[in-house]
Amino acid sequence: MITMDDIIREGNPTLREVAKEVPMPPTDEEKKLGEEMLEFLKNSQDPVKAEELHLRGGVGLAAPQLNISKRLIAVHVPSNDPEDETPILSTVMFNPKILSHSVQDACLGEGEGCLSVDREVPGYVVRHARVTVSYYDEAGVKHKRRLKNYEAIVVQHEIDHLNGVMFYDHINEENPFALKEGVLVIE
Ligand SMILES: O=C(O)C[C@@H](Cc1ccccc1)[C@H](O)SCc1ccccc1
Ligand code: NI
Repeated sequence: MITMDDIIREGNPTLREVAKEVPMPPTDEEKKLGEEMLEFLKNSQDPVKAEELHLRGGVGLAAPQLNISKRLIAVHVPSNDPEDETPILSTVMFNPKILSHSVQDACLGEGEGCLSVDREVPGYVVRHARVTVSYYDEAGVKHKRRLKNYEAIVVQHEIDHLNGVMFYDHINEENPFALKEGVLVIE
């Protein structure tokens, strides 16, 4: 089972590498890794398990954060409605790729954090407001999916990890809260 001890922190060179494509179909070991990454996210969002296992809440995780330089991410984005058990997006993505994106940009009003960054880095992380991504599932079947709002931000954050990009690389150094006109602020 994955815990915080398995997650590498900024300064580890793996976080700055471009991760390698996973040959399709994934091996049993790669499939198991994906399942464990998704389980980590679900555990991290369960108050009892998160406390018991000392987990930071996470909605996404990329294999390089486990010191595994492979193009594999897991995302588990719960519904905004606390009554609704069905997550907005819960899946493992092998070789995810942004096929196209909106002209409009977006950012989270609260900024971003990262399980591999043990510090606050204030500022707007400007990303694409909407993206169309392709990815392979654990059976090696190719999918194409349009994403918007928070889930689009999460997937872009995770794909950045596959390319050695950290969220604060996107923050304007001169004015961390500078925003161009038309950028959608997601609260
Ligand atoms: O480090 C990671 O990749 C996991 C991040 C992903 C993420 C951060 C900010 C914005 C979008 C995605 C963690 O989920 S950060 C902790 C967190 C937990 C719940 C909600 C938002 C952020
Ligand atoms: Ni991160």
